[in-house]
Order: sequence, then structure tokens, then C-alpha cells
Amino acid sequence: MLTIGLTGGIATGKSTVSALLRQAGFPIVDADIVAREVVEPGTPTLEKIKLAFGPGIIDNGVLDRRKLGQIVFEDGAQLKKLNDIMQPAISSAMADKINFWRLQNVPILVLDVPLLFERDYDKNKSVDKIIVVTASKEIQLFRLENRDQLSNMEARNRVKAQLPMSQKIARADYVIDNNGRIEELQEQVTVLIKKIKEIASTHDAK
Ligand SMILES: CC(C)(COP(=O)(O)OP(=O)(O)OC[C@H]1O[C@@H](n2cnc3c(N)ncnc32)[C@H](O)[C@@H]1O)[C@@H](O)C(=O)NCCC(=O)NCCS
Ligand SMILES: Nc1ncnc2c1ncn2[C@@H]1O[C@H](COP(=O)(O)OP(=O)(O)OP(=O)(O)O)[C@@H](O)[C@H]1O
Repeated sequence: MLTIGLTGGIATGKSTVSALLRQAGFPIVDADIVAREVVEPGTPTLEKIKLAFGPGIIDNGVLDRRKLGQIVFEDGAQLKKLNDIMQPAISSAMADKINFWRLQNVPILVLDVPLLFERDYDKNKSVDKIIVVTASKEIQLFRLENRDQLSNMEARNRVKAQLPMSQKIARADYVIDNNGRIEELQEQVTVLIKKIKEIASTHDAK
């Protein structure tokens, strides 16, 4: 199985690329979805978050993501506290999902992981090739503010919580430039899909 890591800066367009790869028939494991699943009502991870951040963070049994986001992205110590709780649960659920697809004998698997480098997916041989989706800081902030209804400062804090884009680009096998129109993004993804299929056809079964 050829495992492709898909990452980039926040709001640079990973989910948009991921949707195109899914349309091409590639199975996807999405770390943002996993991160939501592990805090569903009644989970032990949600209970830990309640203990750490107080009962006000839960509304009718459901995690108040907006409130928690406001707390953690403006205070590094709070973000670390959340990461320490979430990381083991996310990493174990990710491993289960990857294993599921391995057992299905799929030739290609895409891991959509915003924090791929921050969580060392590149170091422990979890991925064979890495795609980084990039956009200028201005475009990134503009898309983030609009998509998540954040102030400029809130958006900047979220960008700052991740490894700088230049370091992600330096560690990429393929870089997708998403500064332009969606059509231009689609063209780059089409070329990449062809390349990935070629590599998968010669990749050793693992
Ligand atoms: C703080 C939370 C509740 C805010 O929820 P919200 O719905 O506003 O954002 P969402 O989860 O959709 O994440 C949006 C983007 O924020 C970035 N992001 C999320 N968590 C983190 C983090 N811990 N550090 C840096 N960036 C992060 C990612 O680029 C992600 O794609 C949520 O992001 C969360 O639970 N984060 C911790 C879990 C985690 O590490 N997720 C990333 C998986 S790789
Ligand atoms: N080429 C583009 N032109 C205009 N808008 C775009 C383009 N690409 C993506 N967008 C929009 O920008 C926003 C961010 O894109 P997307 O959600 O795909 O980013 P992401 O990298 O997955 O973000 P996150 O890190 O938060 O998961 C979305 O609202 C999306 O519709």
C-alpha cells in the first residue's frame, strides 16, 4: 500500500484537495474527522477535556468547539493541555483506520493530516510521499477568517500554532500552489493523481 500524506497550512485548501482525491477513488483517512470522533458525546476523551477545561466547555453533552478553540489558540499552555489529552486518542484511532484499509488491500491510501510534520508522521515511516498544499499568508488568513468567521488576530493565532509554511514546503515531495482559482488547483491535482498512480504501480506491497 502506497501511503500519501496530505498536509499544508490551516485553510490552504487540504480538504478541497482531499475531496478531489476522493473523487478519483482514493480512500482517505482525515485526522480532523478523527479528532471530532474521539470527542463525541460519552467518550473518555470528552470526559478528560471536561475535567481539564471545566464543565462549561460542554453544551448539552456536546463539546463547544468554538469556545475551546478561543481558549486554546490564544494561550500556548492551554493548547498544550488539549494536545496532551487529544493526541494519544487521535493517534490510536488513526492507526485503527490505517490498519482497516491495509487489510482491504487498497493500493493507495491518503492520510489528510494538518499536523503531519508536528506529529512526526514523516519520521516514523507512516507515509511514503508527502503533498503540501500551500497559499500565501494573506490568502490563508483571508480564507480562514471567512470560512470560520474569525477575527484577523484569531486567524493569525491559529496559523502561529502550526509549523511555518516554509518548513512544510521544504519537507514536501510535492507542493500544490493554491493561490489561484479552484480550476488551477484541479489541474495540479489531476497531474498529481497520474503521478501517484504511476508510483503505486511500482510500489512494493507492504
Ligand atoms: C480546538 C478545536 C476544538 C477547535 O475546533 P474547530 O472546529 O474550530 O476546528 P477544527 O477541528 O475543524 O480544526 C481546523 C484546523 O485547525 C488546525 N488545528 C486543529 N487543532 C490544532 C492544534 N492542536 N494545533 C494546531 N493547529 C490545529 C488544523 O489545521 C485544522 O484543520 C479543535 O481544533 C481540536 O480539537 N483540536 C485538537 C485536536 C487536533 O490536534 N486536531 C488536529 C488533528 S491533526
Ligand atoms: N482556490 C481557491 N479559491 C477560493 N477559495 C478556496 C480555494 N481553495 C479553497 N478555498 C476555500 O478556502 C477555505 C479553506 O479551504 P479548506 O477548507 O479546503 O482548507 P484546509 O486546508 O482543509 O483547512 P483546515 O486546515 O482548517 O482543515 C474553504 O472555505 C475553501 O472553500
